[in-house]
Order: sequence, then structure tokens, then C-alpha cells
Amino acid sequence: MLKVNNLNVSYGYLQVVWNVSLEVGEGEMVAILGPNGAGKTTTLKSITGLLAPMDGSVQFLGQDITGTPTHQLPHLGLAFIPEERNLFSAMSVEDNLLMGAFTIKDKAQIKKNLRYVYDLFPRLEERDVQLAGTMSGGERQMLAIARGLMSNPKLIILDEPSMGLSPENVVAVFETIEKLREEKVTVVIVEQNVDTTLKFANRAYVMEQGRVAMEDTSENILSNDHVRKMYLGIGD
Ligand SMILES: Nc1ncnc2c1ncn2[C@@H]1O[C@H](COP(=O)(O)OP(=O)(O)OP(=O)(O)O)[C@@H](O)[C@H]1O
Repeated sequence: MLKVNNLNVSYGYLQVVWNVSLEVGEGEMVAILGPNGAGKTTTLKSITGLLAPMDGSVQFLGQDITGTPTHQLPHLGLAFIPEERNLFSAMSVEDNLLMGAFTIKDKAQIKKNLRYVYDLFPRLEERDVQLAGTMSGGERQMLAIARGLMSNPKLIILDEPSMGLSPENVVAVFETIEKLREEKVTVVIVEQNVDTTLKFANRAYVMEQGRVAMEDTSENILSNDHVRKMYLGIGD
């Protein structure tokens, strides 16, 4: 579904991503892990048109989308939920959700999608008129993900959804991610909570100093102490 070939990305003269290649199949959840500054966010930004790679290409559903502006991606079926979340704080939960359906013209379809996300996340329906800015961190992340779902995406890309949240909110975010798993939504996720992420992801790419250091199934990574210690800073 998503194929990233040999991406090289720099900020000015400083190259921070080197020959990164990734592949994501339909229905998979794939994690991109690695220490701070490894180039994970930069990789996502160049996949989603926020940064232009020096070279390399990105294919989505067989189409070359390298350099396609971010705002066009939902039309193609790709929803990007950036770290900053970009909710409209002064608008209600429901209005934020409806904004997520901007690619859809058919009102009946929008209504159907709203029903779908409310069934998936009843908390949002309970708070449909609440201003997004007054929701808890975990609820805001749930809302950002639900808003992404409103465009019927074929792929959701999540950048550090649990970033800056309290432990209870982190749990709430992973409950949201579990729902995406149950719904078999194809997901690419960058996360710092490595152990929890690997419980949900099928596979992971581990980045180090701008390169893909290794790629394996979550199961193998979780059971490999050397990899856990060496690349992920966890383990005994
Ligand atoms: N706008 C920028 N200008 C210059 N350098 C940048 C910029 N953004 C990121 N970098 C540098 O690029 C490198 C990769 O950063 P990036 O944010 O992609 O890493 P990351 O793996 O997502 O890290 P983190 O987990 O801390 O978010 C880092 O050395 C960072 O300092």
C-alpha cells in the first residue's frame, strides 16, 4: 500500500535522513521506532509532503505521491495526524469531526462516517458539543484520530500520539490505537512508548542516526534483548 524508496532528506546543508526505505501492506500496523533525533518525524514529514526529499520516492496505492502537498493527501485516502494535532480548539467536538470529512461531498456519507466514529468512540458522542480545547489530552488525541477517520482513509499516519500526555492519557491513546487495530485500519505510527506500541504493531523499523538500522516483526524485536538494549534503550 505504501512504498518508500531510498529517501534522503536534509535541512539546509544538514542531511538527517539517509536512504530510508519502508513498505507497509494493507491492514498492517507498522511502527517507526528509534531514539530522539533519529529522523522519525522527518521521515514522516517527507512522506506526507511537509518536507521535500532531496531524492527518493513515495508510492501510495501504486501512485507516485512524492512531494504531493499535504492537503491533497486526504483526497487520495491518506490521513496524517501530526504531533501538534491541529484541532480547532474553539470549535465543538462534532464540528471538528465534520471538518475531517471535507473531502466528502455526499451528506449521507458524512452522516454515516460520523455514526461510525461515534460508535467507535462513544466518549466523543457524549461530548459532541464540548469545545475541543477543553478536552483532556487523551480525548484530544482520540478526537484527532477520529477526525482523520472521517475522510475514509485507507492509511493513517500517526506521529507520536502519546507525546506530552499524562500516564492515564497515554493509556487512553493506546485504547484508541487498539480500536484502529480491531478495525484493521492500515497504520504507520511513530512512538516513544516502544513496548506498548510493539504490542499492537505487526512490524517495526528501527531508525538510528537517520538510517534504518533494522526491521523485524514486533514479536522478534520484543524477544530480542540485544536489539531492545542497543537500539531502543529498554530491557534488562
Ligand atoms: N527544522 C529543522 N531544522 C534543522 N534541523 C532539524 C529540524 N527539524 C529536525 N532537525 C534535526 O533533524 C534530526 C532528526 O530529527 P527528527 O525530529 O526527525 O527526529 P525524531 O527521530 O523524530 O526525534 P524525536 O523522537 O525526538 O521527535 C535531529 O538531529 C533534529 O535536530
